[in-house]
Amino acid sequence: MVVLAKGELEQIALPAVHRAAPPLADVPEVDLAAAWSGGVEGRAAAARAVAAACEEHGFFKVTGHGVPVQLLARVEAAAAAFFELQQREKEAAMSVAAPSSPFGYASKRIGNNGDLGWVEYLLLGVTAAGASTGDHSADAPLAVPAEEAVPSDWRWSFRDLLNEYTVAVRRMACSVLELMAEGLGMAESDAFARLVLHEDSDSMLRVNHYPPRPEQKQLHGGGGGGNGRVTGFGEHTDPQIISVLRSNATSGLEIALRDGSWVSVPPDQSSFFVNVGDALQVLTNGRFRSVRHRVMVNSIRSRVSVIFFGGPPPRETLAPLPELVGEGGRRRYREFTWREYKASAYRTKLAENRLCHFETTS
Ligand SMILES: O=C(O)CCC(=O)C(=O)O
Ligand SMILES: [Fe+2]
Repeated sequence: MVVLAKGELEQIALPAVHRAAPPLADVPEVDLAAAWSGGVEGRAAAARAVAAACEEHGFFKVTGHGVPVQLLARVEAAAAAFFELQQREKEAAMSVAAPSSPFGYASKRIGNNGDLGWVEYLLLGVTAAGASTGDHSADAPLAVPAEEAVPSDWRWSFRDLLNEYTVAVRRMACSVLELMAEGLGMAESDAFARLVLHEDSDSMLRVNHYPPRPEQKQLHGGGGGGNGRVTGFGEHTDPQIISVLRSNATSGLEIALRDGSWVSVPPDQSSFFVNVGDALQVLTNGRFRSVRHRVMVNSIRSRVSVIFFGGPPPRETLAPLPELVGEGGRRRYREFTWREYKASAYRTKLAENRLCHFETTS
């Protein structure tokens, strides 16, 4: 177990795992620039590569994405500056009015069902309408602050920066979703993207900060010695349609392969990583795989990651798309609304298989 350093607001014991880090992943790569400017053949090849990666891993790396590197660097620096604030300043700056709201700043506790990690984070609701207008009064794209502990202009500029980032990443995510549809040979290439572009799309932005791995002497359990690895973010699948992740150059992200073994994803700060989420697994009738992943902390450097989660509108009915079930094919999931799925998922622990409640039996 890890006992948090003195001075932390909460003393929470975290499990330390004394197991070697898994081997490095061979992550499929897709160059979006080739899809955009490579002509019909370049686009078809990129679409095939995206679909193959989603079927095999539910995970791939995107290069040639067109999001300016300066924007990535500015977001990383602003996030690092935010997490350097005093604990109470972070809590006050990003606290939200409703205590039951999942949004705002939190530390070590992930969700409401007892999951703990060596992580602090900001979780922000972003709407297509709100983020694209840049209007502060718009449908609360980011969290509403409760107190003036941090100068408000600082907070607004951080928020504006995250809005700018969200707009750019959502656009890129939708290009990727179009390639997915094309790779599956669907009649309408916006079959997935339209859900994330919808003005009521339930999308989120999460900014995670994993402080350096705790001192060896603070690690207990697992027989002492060894290279204690601490869970930063426990294993899970992302519930939404698509997640687009960008991190600094610190490792930690691991994904599960089809055979259940884990591999470690080499960080690449100039690229994005795409995860297929549960909702996309349903829409594709299980052809695309919602990838299990986790973050293990074993570095003397902090990891900062920013993840855009593209979700459908709450009222949207999700079910395998008939085109992907085929005539006489079996629908692997029953119909449900995104609201229903989220309510069910938020009652479970991170690691649980949340989709099994929605599987058909016959
Ligand atoms: O922080 C990371 O690198 C991944 C975290 C994650 O999987 C999540 O926030 O859903
Ligand atoms: Fe995740």
